[in-house]
Amino acid sequence: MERFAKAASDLVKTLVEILAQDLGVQFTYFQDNCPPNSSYLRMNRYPPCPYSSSKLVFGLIPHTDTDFLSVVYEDQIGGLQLLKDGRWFRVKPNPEALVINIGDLFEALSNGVYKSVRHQVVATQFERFSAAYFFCPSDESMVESYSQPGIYRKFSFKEYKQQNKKDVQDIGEKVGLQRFLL
Ligand SMILES: O=C(O)CCC(=O)C(=O)O
Ligand SMILES: [Fe+2]
Repeated sequence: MERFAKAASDLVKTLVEILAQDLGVQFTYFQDNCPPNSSYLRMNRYPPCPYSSSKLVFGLIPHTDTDFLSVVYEDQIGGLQLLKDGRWFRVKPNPEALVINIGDLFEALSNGVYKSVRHQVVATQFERFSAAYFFCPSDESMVESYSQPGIYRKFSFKEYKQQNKKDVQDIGEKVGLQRFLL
């Protein structure tokens, strides 16, 4: 786990720098706002589901990730799907590849240029494992678009997480960036 987290962390730092190159984001933004202890690793286990051949059963309900960027390492079972142009597409497992998801914070930072991808995991009759590394800023970090006019208002990561938590409690789901539209 430690080796994977270190490799994912090194990779993600390179990726965010490349992706942010033309966004006008301050040169040291990620260094200044993303200390090692604000990112985390989630180990997912999806139990086998005997009903999954006749019914759609979620291992993970449709969601976007609450971070800048996620690095997902999955086994060969499959089940991850992503939403594109209103349709769900299966992500074919590739032992030679990692899955990189744009998260909500990168969408806000890029003023909607990069889209936080909606994804879900559908259960199958086989047990499945994945590991996801979530690259996040510290709670007090401010997230805002560096191009104007911004489509989302400026917010702190803490405020963003609190709003999501409140929405889940009040209406049963995360509303996400929509809440911060100007
Ligand atoms: O298990 C997967 O392939 C995706 C996991 C995921 O989307 C998450 O943990 O947020
Ligand atoms: Fe996710």
